Amino acid sequence: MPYVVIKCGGSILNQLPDAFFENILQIKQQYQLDPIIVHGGGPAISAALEKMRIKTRFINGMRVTTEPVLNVVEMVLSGSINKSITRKLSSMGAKAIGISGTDCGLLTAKKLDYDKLGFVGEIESVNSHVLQALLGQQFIPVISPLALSKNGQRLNINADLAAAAIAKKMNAALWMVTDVPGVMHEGKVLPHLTPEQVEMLIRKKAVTGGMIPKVRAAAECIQSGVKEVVIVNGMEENSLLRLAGGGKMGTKFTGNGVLIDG
Ligand SMILES: Nc1ncnc2c1ncn2[C@@H]1O[C@H](COP(=O)(O)OP(=O)(O)O)[C@@H](O)[C@H]1O
Ligand SMILES: CC(=O)N[C@@H](CCC(=O)OP(=O)(O)O)C(=O)O
Repeated sequence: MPYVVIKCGGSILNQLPDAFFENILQIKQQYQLDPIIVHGGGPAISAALEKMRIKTRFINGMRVTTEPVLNVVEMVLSGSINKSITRKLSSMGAKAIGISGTDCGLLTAKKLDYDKLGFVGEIESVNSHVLQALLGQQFIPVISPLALSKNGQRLNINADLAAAAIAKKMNAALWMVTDVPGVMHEGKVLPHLTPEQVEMLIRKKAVTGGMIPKVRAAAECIQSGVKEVVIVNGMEENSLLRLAGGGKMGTKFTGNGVLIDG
């Protein structure tokens, strides 16, 4: 069964209707696509930090992560958010299993730039055996984006980058579900983007904030041979079913200089 990594952004998680989660089950049953869920939770982390009066800030879409921030990141991502998605899918009859990237050596990472970002990591390895073992038993893995370094340090990973690394390793399609209908430019959704155009849009500041790691992760995936990377709005009706059926929606990433018709 081919795999699809579905990255659910924190921007939209709270608003996703039941139909979105039902779609996850349907793509498995009707389209024989094996889903791997990777979730974010940026806004929920920021809200929890605010409640605890811990200051937080972002550099190019990455949260500067001190030790106290890291504790809250893990609590929110691997705790409430991971469990609520897993519960929702389980209540619909799926064999959903929530795991952290730090479990079973699933994700290992090294510090990206400690002086600037603190405990933020970039993925070094994905343990595909763990995922294959779960998928082989018809489980739907629901993954929170934390990783361990070689010496056992927890690291905060941007969920887009975690999803991209998993898609690359599993040779899976990558669907990035967010709160906008795709990458916007001058008021319109760009139906296609190449890695070159991605860097140009970032330079022009047409792509900012959390969209920066998203488009960079998407471009890198395509350059590494991932066949399908799409950014879509999770609120569009049956977005996942339409993607599974080959429908055109959101922003699709393509290789440099490749002519595409869909
Ligand atoms: N060119 C762009 N097109 C669309 N969204 C953009 C663009 N530049 C910045 N953004 C912002 O990126 C946000 C999505 O990123 P983010 O909030 O990190 O989402 P998620 O939590 O789903 O990963 C959008 O809501 C929008 O505010
Ligand atoms: C390093 C870094 O920025 N980590 C993110 C992890 C969550 C995430 O990426 O959530 P979204 O998908 O909702 O943006 C953070 O701390 O917010």
